[in-house]
Amino acid sequence: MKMIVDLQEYSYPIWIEANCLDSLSNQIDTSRRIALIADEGIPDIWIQKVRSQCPDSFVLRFAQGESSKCFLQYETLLKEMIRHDMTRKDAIIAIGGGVTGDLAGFVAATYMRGIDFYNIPTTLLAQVDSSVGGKVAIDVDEYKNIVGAFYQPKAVWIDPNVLQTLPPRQVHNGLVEALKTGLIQDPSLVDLFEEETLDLTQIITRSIAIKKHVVEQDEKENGLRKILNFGHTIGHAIESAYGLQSYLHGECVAMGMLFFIEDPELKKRVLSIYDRLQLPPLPAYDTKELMSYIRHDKKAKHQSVSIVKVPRVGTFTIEELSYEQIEFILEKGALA
Ligand SMILES: O=C(O)C(=O)C[C@@H](O)[C@H](O)[C@H](O)COP(=O)(O)O
Repeated sequence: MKMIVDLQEYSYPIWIEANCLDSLSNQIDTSRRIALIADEGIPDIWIQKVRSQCPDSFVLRFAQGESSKCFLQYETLLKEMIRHDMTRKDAIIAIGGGVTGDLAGFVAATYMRGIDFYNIPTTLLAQVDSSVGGKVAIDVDEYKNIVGAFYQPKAVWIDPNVLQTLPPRQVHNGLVEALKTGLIQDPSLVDLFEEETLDLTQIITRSIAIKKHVVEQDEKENGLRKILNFGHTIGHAIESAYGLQSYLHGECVAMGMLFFIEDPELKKRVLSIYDRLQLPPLPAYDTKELMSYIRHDKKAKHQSVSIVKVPRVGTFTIEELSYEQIEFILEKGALA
């Protein structure tokens, strides 16, 4: 299946189907010099599949994990781009999860003021969410995605086959972002989490269709796109305070969503989905510490932050809450 993200001159195709990586060279110009950027955890088989279609390519690997989304790694990759004489007409293909897409995308956005960027997400989290929409960034210290850009890829290939080599914890981590999408926009996507077997291809396709629609309405997050950040204000704060080494991004978003699901019956449903996905419980947290990160949320103003709430499944409200109100919510706890 092919979807087009319609952003006028920045429009691009997303292919979602098994073995779509095999026909890359029919879809883009692979005769250019191409930097394939991947972390050390990506099985060679996926890199080779792409490399065999790009005769003038080279591979840049970096250490797995969120800590690679930093200035040092960003600089190292830029220097490699210079060392390989990459020109403005050349391109980057990211092969990996959210960290790889964010990092390689930010390199592409800034090298020579921007070169073509293609994304091959290999984690479920990247396939259902982060590979589409053009958010690219690095972290500074514990501040997540604090330096970045909106820089749309030129094409995205989502091959569900690559998930075969993904550990179950990573699959569950990605499912949280799809559940988030269902909670804010699509009750039937939430229902899929209660089926006897989880149909990943359907979950990916529905999540991406919604993400595409939201990004088309509001590419730069001036309004509607804020809903995709449901769960992220407290989630990012937990990730910054406790998570970069112990929790995965989706696990923290799951914790963050609980504070703003308003319907108690829906919260119960979501908690039993969390059990099924074996998500970790919310750690004992220090409200003041979380608040210090929340003040740096990208939806924050000097005294308040835009918060996404879910009153009923598939619906949302966006409310401006003062820091005092958020502190009060944190004091009460997620299950209040
Ligand atoms: O694409 C978006 O917009 C999102 O907010 C998707 C989020 O799930 C994603 O984690 C994103 O990278 C977080 O964005 P940020 O702006 O809070 O850094």
